Amino acid sequence: MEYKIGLIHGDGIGPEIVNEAKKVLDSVCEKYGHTFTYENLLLGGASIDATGLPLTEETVEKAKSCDAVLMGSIGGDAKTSPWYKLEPSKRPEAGLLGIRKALGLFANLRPAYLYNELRAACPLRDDIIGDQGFNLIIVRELTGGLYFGERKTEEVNGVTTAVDTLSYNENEIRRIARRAFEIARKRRKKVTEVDKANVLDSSRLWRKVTAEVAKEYPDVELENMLVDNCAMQLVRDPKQFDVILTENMFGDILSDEASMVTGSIGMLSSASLNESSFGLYEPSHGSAPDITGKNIANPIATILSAAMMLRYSLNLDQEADAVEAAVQKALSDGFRTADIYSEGMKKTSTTEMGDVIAENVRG
Ligand SMILES: NC(=O)c1ccc[n+]([C@@H]2O[C@H](COP(=O)([O-])OP(=O)(O)OC[C@H]3O[C@@H](n4cnc5c(N)ncnc54)[C@H](O)[C@@H]3O)[C@@H](O)[C@H]2O)c1
Ligand SMILES: CC(C)[C@H](C(=O)O)[C@@H](O)C(=O)O
Ligand SMILES: [Mg+2]
Repeated sequence: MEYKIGLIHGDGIGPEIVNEAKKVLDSVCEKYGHTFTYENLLLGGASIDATGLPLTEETVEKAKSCDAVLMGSIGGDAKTSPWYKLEPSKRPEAGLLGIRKALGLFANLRPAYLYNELRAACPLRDDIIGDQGFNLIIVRELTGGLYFGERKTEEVNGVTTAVDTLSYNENEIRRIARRAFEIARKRRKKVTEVDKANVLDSSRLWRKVTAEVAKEYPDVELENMLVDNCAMQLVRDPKQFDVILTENMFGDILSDEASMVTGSIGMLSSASLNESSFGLYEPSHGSAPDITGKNIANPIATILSAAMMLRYSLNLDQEADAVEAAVQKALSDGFRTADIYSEGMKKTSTTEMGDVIAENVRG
């Protein structure tokens, strides 16, 4: 089969990790006889350098013409990069939020799974991890809430005041809640809706709408949890979670936390989906300016994001399984980038890790 895949290399370590994911996708083509054609798309800092804007109409249109888009990461060091001298709406991050909104990518799935091989990299105690490890998925609403509400900075009675607005309507909550329940149905049938309903009106609406949606899924258990408690429970006992359903900002914060309990932020993949099968696939981490250009970044989150793309947008389940198995084999053979390295393992560069995983796919 033939597919057209958009590639956003992005900034910082973005090009390094996307190149490795492309290697793995090429090995999938070889093994399974598919043809992937790639369209390079500009976003973030790279787009600012080329066009003056973090996101152009051209990128949005090209992305829409693809079956799916795979992205590295965007952004730079806010203290040193000239991009951060621009007004906020012209900075790299505005491009990322813009493309999420323009493509209607409201459902962000961020799975956090502890590989048995990475127990030594997991900062939690053995008795917390237990025999089974843990396997959860965060379903984060991605096109609403604080990220997209009205914001302004103004002088109020001579005092500089900044306002960000947190707003959700019931339809936005209902569609993401349904996604979470559908996913839970195929897993361990439990949804934990996370909010701050003891303070926020928007959270009280999340609870109400989620309870209504739960009635459509009587086989799935619904639990509500306050976000501060959830942050604590993720390190106290991550095994209790199956699907965590939450709004945009809480999901951003909790997914970084969840990634670290799997050993490293370099392991956490993500899919941002719209109503149809189209998606933008990206690791949950950023552009890591501190390690850019050193060939030490972990490409696994991006490679696992490519596997999610094969599964969710291209409907290639067998190929997605093969990529996930290839990652698993690289880990069980002892290959480790610096962020997940422990004594006795083989210290592996970014490019070596891509080579090993691509070779494993070829079999
Ligand atoms: N989706 C995205 O494109 C995205 C996500 C988060 C942050 N950002 C942007 O990235 C820039 C840097 O942000 P930050 O430093 O807060 O977060 P970050 O995720 O880039 O880095 C945090 C820490 O994790 C490490 N790290 C991240 N990815 C890694 C990988 N694959 N392998 C090994 N180590 C890795 C980094 O070296 C750093 O020490 C900012 O401009 C931010 O806006 C972009
Ligand atoms: C770069 C930033 C705007 C982005 C977000 O907050 O959504 C990132 O942290 C993420 O998690 O994808
Ligand atoms: Mg984040």
